[in-house]
Amino acid sequence: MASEFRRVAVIGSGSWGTAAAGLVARNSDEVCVWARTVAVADSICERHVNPKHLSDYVLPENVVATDSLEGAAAGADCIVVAVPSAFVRGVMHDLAPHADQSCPVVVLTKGVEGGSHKLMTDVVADELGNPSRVAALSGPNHAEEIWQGMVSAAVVAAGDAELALRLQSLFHSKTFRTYCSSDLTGVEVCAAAKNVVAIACGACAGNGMGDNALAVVMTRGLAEISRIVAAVGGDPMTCMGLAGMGDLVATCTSPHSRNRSFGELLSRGVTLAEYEERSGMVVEGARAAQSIWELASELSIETPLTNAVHAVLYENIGATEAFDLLLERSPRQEFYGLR
Ligand SMILES: NC(=O)c1ccc[n+]([C@@H]2O[C@H](COP(=O)([O-])OP(=O)(O)OC[C@H]3O[C@@H](n4cnc5c(N)ncnc54)[C@H](O)[C@@H]3O)[C@@H](O)[C@H]2O)c1
Ligand SMILES: O=P(O)(O)OC[C@H](O)CO
Repeated sequence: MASEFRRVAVIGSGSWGTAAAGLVARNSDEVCVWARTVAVADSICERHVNPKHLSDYVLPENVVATDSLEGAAAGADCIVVAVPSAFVRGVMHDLAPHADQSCPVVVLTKGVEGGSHKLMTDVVADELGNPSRVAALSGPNHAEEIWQGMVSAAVVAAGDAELALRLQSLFHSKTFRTYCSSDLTGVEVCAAAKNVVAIACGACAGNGMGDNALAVVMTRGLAEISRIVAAVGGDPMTCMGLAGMGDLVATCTSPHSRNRSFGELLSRGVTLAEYEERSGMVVEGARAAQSIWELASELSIETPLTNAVHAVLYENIGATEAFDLLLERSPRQEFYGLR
């Protein structure tokens, strides 16, 4: 499926930026990846390999790279944002003077900004301007499978339906099916919040809990995510889709998930800093556990799982104690409203 986009800038050369560059290279003429280091940029230009992430993946010939944001943005008619949430504002701030104001931007980052509690597309729009051209893509998309052409699907969400369609054609292929949504808020909340639930699932598994318990955490996690989506103005039906249930299941069950595997190691005493240092990868759910916990407190949304993960990560409470507190909650209706 060819798209209208001829030169795409992919900002970020982690696992997802690398795999996404390969996806959009199928439907555009040239893809330029922005990498933070010259070594990564040079390797992609010379060997079409990212030596830090997915190093078995030989990228298509039409993927090049640079360590210059100006160079990446030059001539780009679409920008794909794939840096971890903690760095989105800073990187977008530096990109702003070089990015065309009318150029569509699609955000792959999953998170909620600490302090402001803004969704990633809002952070990007703050820095780059022209919010109506900013969209998000999300779904059950482990980069480790995507680069190998294994089947997956995602949803492109934008307030402007025509923009979603244009971006759908940039990503869509037989093995990477792409659907459209107008619920940008719902898609982005699901993307960020499922990572917190995945940490809880990993911690349950690490504590020796069984499959029934993991299914309970996922299901009650989805109910929790629906309450957050509704409270911030999204459509709870989005939680039934690829960005919601789809990504929740993939992240809570996959050995590729950093959030799930961090949760497992957390229950054995490994710290966030140790995990990220060893893996060289980000655990977005650990940041989201803080920002979503703050958001939920501010809006009085009931988020017991997020609270439990927050307590273990930031309040010095042991995982076993946090689980006990969850199990001691009083019984209630399965669905007791969206607030
Ligand atoms: N990996 C996946 O399968 C996947 C799939 C879908 C969405 N995502 C989302 O994509 C986003 C990026 O994740 P990833 O998996 O590509 O990253 P990653 O964990 O593979 O790598 C972390 C990246 O962060 C970069 N980084 C470190 N410090 C930085 C800084 N100061 N400024 C900019 N970048 C810096 C590193 O260079 C590295 O490339 C996250 O929000 C993640 O949730 C990831
Ligand atoms: O490896 P994780 O846990 O960051 O999850 C990656 C993606 O969000 C899966 O869709």
